[in-house]
Amino acid sequence: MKVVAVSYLNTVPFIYGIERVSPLGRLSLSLAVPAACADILKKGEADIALIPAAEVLQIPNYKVITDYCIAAEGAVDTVALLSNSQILDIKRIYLDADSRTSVLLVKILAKEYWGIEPEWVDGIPLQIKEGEGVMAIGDKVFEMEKVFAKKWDLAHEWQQMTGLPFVFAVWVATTERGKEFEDELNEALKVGVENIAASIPAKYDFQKAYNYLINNIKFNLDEPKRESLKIFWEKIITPG
Ligand SMILES: C=C(O[C@@H]1C=C(C(=O)O)C=C[C@H]1O)C(=O)O
Repeated sequence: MKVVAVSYLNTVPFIYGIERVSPLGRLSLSLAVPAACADILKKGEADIALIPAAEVLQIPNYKVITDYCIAAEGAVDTVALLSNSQILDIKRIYLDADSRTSVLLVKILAKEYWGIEPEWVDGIPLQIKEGEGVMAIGDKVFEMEKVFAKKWDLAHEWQQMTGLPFVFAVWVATTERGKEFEDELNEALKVGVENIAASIPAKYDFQKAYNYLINNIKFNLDEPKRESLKIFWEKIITPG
């Protein structure tokens, strides 16, 4: 069975769990940026995927499985609007092509929370001018944020607006896998989430990665997160 998951630091506990406790010994795992994970699942090239929350409704016969997700309760740190201008002065926002969910999230926040109507441009350019901002996700934010005076953490802003956590990605299956399989996948993910320190690959600054995975990323898909997901889906189906 083919599984595809997001290739960022925030999924390393899941990867660790799946690699050690591959459910029923029959999962083969590959990694991709969030936008590509959704495309791979849509094309039927994977059976199960960790996909951006915004893409779930577009997957035929989708079923959200497992008790796990990529979410934040307050600041997430790696999903941000970066700029050198004040929020009300931002007239153009560039959008990270790796993202599906955060592209919609930043548009909701612009309209409903910040009250701005910028021009939206796909892709991140090399240089950002006054009056412009860039929405970026994933590990690259750790580097990009150093050169901007301002950072709006999109999960923090969502929490300010709704009082809820924000769910960035969930596990989705396209065909019924049965309870036994789902229980085993849950168990594998649980092993990862309970062994965060061991799951961090050597290429990362350990302390920074550990703090991020413990403090910023929340892995349990609990009731407030399911509620938040419903609200986000309603907003993207009927914008405004
Ligand atoms: C929190 C993050 O969430 C990611 C952001 C996504 C998106 O914007 O579409 C999708 C999946 C998540 O892995 C991150 O990568 O920093």
